[in-house]
Amino acid sequence: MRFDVITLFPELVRPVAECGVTGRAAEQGLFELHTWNPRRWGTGVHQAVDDRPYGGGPGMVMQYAPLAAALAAVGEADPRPARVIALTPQGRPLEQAMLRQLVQQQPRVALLCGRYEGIDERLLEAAVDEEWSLGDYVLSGGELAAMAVIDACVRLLPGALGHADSAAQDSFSEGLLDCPHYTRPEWIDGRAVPAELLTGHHARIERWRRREALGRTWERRPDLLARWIPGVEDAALLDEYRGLRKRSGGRRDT
Ligand SMILES: Nc1nonc1C(=O)NCc1ccc(Cl)cc1
Repeated sequence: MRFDVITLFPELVRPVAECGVTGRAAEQGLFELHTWNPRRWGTGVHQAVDDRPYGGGPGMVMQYAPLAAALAAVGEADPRPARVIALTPQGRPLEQAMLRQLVQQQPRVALLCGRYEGIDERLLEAAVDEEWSLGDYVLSGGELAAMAVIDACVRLLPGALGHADSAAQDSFSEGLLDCPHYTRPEWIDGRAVPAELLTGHHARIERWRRREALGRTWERRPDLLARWIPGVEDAALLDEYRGLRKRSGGRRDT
């Protein structure tokens, strides 16, 4: 998979191909990251890429021409067509299913990272296929969102995750929240590890984990359950979870 990121801060984005799981995946050749700075096509002695907004108001707007030129260069850099996605709060809220579809269908993705107050709308109309949002909050630019998209896509590439990590994907790939996790010591600050996890009985452990994933989803994100397709035993597990929560009086901090 090839990612081309159009950004005024390539140095902010490059680390996603240098660290951790995604760094190793890049080293293994599972994906390539290329960055393109629109300032290369900026105008005048300061290589300007922004200008004042028509209609007045605070801040600056990213101009059409430098971004169009950068996207043209992206297109010429590889014969395969690139899916162009801009990261903005006005975009479609990002979900795992969108990432799965992108990885399965698009060998090349160009991520457009805005800065300032916005991008000239005509560029978005002319050259951007989709706008995606990470959430309803405002970042200083699209770069951190682009890195999140790259990270989440790379984790879906075959071979990117060792066997151990891919388990972390399971519950979310079903649209459920993850179960609780524990590690040594067995006791700390008077707090124990749930007994089921110490039995070494894999079927019981998997049952416990699924019950906790279901229960937490029901408790914290009932909206996710609305789209969830229950498994055969899931209803019983959820009832069991509810029963236990009643007896234990629920969480201290909710
Ligand atoms: N939330 C989000 N989800 O994706 N991106 C964001 C975000 O805040 N971007 C900041 C930003 C800033 C300026 C411009 Cl021109 C475009 C995007």
